[in-house]
Amino acid sequence: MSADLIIVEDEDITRRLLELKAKDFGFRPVSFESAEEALGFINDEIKVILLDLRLPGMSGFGLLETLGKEHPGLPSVVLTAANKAEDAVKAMKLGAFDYLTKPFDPGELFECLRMATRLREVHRENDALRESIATPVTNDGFVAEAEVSKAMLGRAERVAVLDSTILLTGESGSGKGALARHIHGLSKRSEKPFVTVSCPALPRELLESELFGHEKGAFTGALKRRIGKIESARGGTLFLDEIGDLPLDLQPKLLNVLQDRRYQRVGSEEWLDSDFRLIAATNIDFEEKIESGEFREDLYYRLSVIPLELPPLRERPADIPPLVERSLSRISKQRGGAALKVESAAMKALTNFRWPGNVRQLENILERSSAFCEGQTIRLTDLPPSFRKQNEEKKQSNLPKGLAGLTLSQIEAEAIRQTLEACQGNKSEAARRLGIAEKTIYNKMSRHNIDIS
Ligand SMILES: Nc1ncnc2c1ncn2[C@@H]1O[C@H](COP(=O)(O)OP(=O)(O)OP(=O)(O)O)[C@@H](O)[C@H]1O
Repeated sequence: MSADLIIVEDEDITRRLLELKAKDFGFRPVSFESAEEALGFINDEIKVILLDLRLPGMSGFGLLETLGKEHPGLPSVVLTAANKAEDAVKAMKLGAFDYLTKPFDPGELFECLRMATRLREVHRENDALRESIATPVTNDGFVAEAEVSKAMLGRAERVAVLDSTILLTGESGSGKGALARHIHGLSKRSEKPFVTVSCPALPRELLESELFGHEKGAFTGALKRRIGKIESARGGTLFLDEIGDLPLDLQPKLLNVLQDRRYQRVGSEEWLDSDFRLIAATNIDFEEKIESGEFREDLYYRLSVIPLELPPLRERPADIPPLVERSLSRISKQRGGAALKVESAAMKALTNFRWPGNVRQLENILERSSAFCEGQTIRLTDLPPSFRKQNEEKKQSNLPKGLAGLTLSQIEAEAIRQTLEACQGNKSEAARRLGIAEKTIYNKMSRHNIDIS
């Protein structure tokens, strides 16, 4: 069984006595004569260090200093022969949990070590909580008014209580993150952390250590051990956003954790157990990535145990009024002002809009418009000009009669513009939907002077 207490004491008899007593009090001790040896032994199982101040080589003070820098969450208790006030003050300043003097009372000493151990657990819980605060869990209602949203939410709520992996798909800003938090909030893991990792946000090496953690010295710049998000998510939910961007060589590592529930920190041989529910999200088409060899098919099947698709906002206009209401009430709360409203013409325009950026875009527009509107009511004229223009264009293009009088070239240009918008500027996807070659869309864009940047 691995040790959980390190004793650093150069006096043979005291060291052996401490070891015996530690076992009596339920600890699993390992002891060393020097600070250097103890430092070399520290691993994740160690919960507390008991040290003498007078040691050969590095002193107890040196050890405390190094622990503070390299293992900040690991508590230490000083046990020394000299009862000197200035030593006690110095040790505490260097981060010692307590300072006791010899001869020691075993009951008092080991109670103190137990309290220090509890401190380490609190540190870890704090780290995990900090992670979950960085991505707050909002259980104040996931809006689903449209029939298609209600059906999707119904499925999500049914599977929330199971522990299965969920794959959320949908355009950017359509609410994958919000839904993941909602599912977490309804799961049996809701009291534990909800931890998000955005796969494209970090370069490969950093992403690996972000997920799995690393040992000190695992790579240049790894100055101390770092706990990964898998560990921070212990007991809770890990939300992997934009999973399609997970680098190919990290995919087997993730697959391993999902299969065996075990993983290794970067630079460590030790296997650690994991305990998290995975929710992954993507706005790309996996088929293409699998076909091109950029995404492993076996990992895809592991991820999509329960697939849930979020429809784009333009396909569920009934969601728009309640989403507007929810956003405005958040904004007025943040600003500490009176309630904000939207006049009916503006609400109609918002409901008719195509929303290429989905709910995120809706929230941004409301934030901006409410900052400039007069009084507490957002009017049509408060919405951005580009938004109003597109809204009119949409109205026109929706009317079959509106096409009369347009040249074929204008209709073609409009079709390309709208398709590009629907595909968020992705030209190969737009070409696919229009049924033309990718090269052709570039030619046509240049001919019609279409600039979507
Ligand atoms: N159904 C909903 N109810 C309430 N709020 C929502 C809903 N859908 C989205 N939102 C809000 O819209 C914003 C964007 O949503 P979110 O970040 O979840 O989108 P996403 O699909 O994860 O985007 P991306 O793919 O870019 O990561 C967030 O502020 C989120 O809270």
